[in-house]
Amino acid sequence: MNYRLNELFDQKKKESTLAGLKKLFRLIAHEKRNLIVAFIAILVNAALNLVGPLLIGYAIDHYVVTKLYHGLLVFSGILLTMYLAALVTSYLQTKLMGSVGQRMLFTLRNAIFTKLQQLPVAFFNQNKTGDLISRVNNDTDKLNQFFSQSLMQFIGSIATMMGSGIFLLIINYKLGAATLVPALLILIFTWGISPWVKRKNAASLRSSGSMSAEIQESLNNFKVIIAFNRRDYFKKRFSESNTENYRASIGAGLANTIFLPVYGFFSSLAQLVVLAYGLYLISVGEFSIGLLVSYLAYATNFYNPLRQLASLWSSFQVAMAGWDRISQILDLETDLVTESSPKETSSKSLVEFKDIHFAYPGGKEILHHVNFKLVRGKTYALVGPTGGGKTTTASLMARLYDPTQGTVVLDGRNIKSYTPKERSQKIGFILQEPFLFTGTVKDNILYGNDAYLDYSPEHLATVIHDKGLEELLKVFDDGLETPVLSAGNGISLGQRQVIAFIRAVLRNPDVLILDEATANIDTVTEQLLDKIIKKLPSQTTLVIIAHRLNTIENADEIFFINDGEVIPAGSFDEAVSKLMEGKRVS
Ligand SMILES: Nc1ncnc2c1ncn2[C@@H]1O[C@H](COP(=O)(O)OP(=O)(O)OP(=O)(O)O)[C@@H](O)[C@H]1O
Repeated sequence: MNYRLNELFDQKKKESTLAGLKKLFRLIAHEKRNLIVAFIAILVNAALNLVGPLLIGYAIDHYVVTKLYHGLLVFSGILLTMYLAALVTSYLQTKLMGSVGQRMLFTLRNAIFTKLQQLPVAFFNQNKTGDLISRVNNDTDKLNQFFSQSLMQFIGSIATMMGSGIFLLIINYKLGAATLVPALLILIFTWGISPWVKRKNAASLRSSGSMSAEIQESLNNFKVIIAFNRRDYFKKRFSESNTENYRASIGAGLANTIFLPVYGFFSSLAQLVVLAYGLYLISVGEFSIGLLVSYLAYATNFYNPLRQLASLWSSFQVAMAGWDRISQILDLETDLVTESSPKETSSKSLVEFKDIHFAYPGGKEILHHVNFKLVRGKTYALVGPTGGGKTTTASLMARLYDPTQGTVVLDGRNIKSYTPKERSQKIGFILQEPFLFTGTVKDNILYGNDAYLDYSPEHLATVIHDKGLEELLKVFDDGLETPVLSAGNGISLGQRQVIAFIRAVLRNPDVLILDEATANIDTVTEQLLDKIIKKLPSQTTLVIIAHRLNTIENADEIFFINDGEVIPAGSFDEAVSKLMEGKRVS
């Protein structure tokens, strides 16, 4: 299955903004109450601001022109009360929306992270980590910025505009219609260029995702870069992606600011229309000065929010472009679904490969017609040339991928019928480069071993002692409390493998897969590992992937894996004698 987000984005029919918004609101449906209260607050605020000019116009015509200053004072009092009420409603909506935005950010990041954890290994093979980080961090923040800072302003501006428009038409429909014509032109202009603006913003987010991927790659490989003196190469690559990001950002910046001068021009045009046409109407006796003052205020009230809408509209476009990138992840479905009906199969083996074929997405077939069985309690070794398919075979045993054809049977059931939790309890996989995270050795050992999380230090020490793991901890200066720096960078590869080993052994898996697990460990520690392996429950099946002969001497059965075929070669002695006989087995 193709999981390349950037390709999927190009192929997929673009979703309409409305459909995107509906999906977003479904995700934050629990905020409905807060959104409604904020919405009402902003409408009240707009209404209060709208009545102001009408009252001022009325006061001019009835109290200023007639010099009834007492009434003017009363009117000033009313206006002040209204403006105070407007302040309260504005504060209320800002406070509410600020927290809605933060909670939305939290919900979105959680949703993406949960989705990322459900997606198969193939997804991570096909996408760059830096780009994914950028989606989780930057794109969600763009949405948050819009929601917490702009959404209600957006609604408020629209409400003020519509209210002012209505007042303009009611006070004098001819003058009103003339004033609103420039707004119609603005609307047509905005409608026309919005898709372009959104495209520019999407390109900018995408290029900042690529740049973040570039940074992540060179930070991950900084040792290799320094050792091979490839600084210039990476500098050039970074400079290219930085330039692209710069160009895309300039494009997005231009797209986002193009509204402002255009809106400014049309709003000035509208003021001019009001003044010229209004003065003409006064001269022919169809209009009063007070009304013209109100009118000018309403025209300002109409066009000012419109100008504000220009910048809000671009931040809306940025947010929607970010949301598109987020929903691309949320829409993905893993193809490694758990099948609902666990059909029992006739297999008595612990693991069985039944006519397995496998190809990586978009690649050629790596395994063809593979059939073999692993029984409980035996030790198997997978050997063969580099790139022959050993790790791939082991990955299929742990269901990191599904075969393109055939069935992997685990303990009498199709492996697809196990939930990820059940599967990881049955299978312990020590990868060539074990994954560690910042914390202590203990944190890393307990990762994936939830059963031991509540154990007291003494209780945990007993478990470690019983399993014979105590000696192994001596490779760390401070034992369980030894700090592990980011991604295990502060400790040696051998130590990392020891942690992964302890982590896997503590789980008591039915199948323990060791992929080159002892390649970086000294002979003494390796002998220790051997001793611990021998102490594993007798029913544990071991699958060892190794290049070195001494690590496979004790295997009950050896499989040669080469050119997509898995050939059983019997025990170590049998395999060696076959070799001696000159049989070609690899
Ligand atoms: N994630 C992947 N995507 C595409 N092709 C892959 C991927 N991983 C491995 N391959 C290809 O599959 C083939 C088998 O690789 P695999 O890692 O299983 O070999 P191996 O026998 O374990 O090799 P080694 O001894 O070097 O670890 C190789 O040709 C490799 O290029």
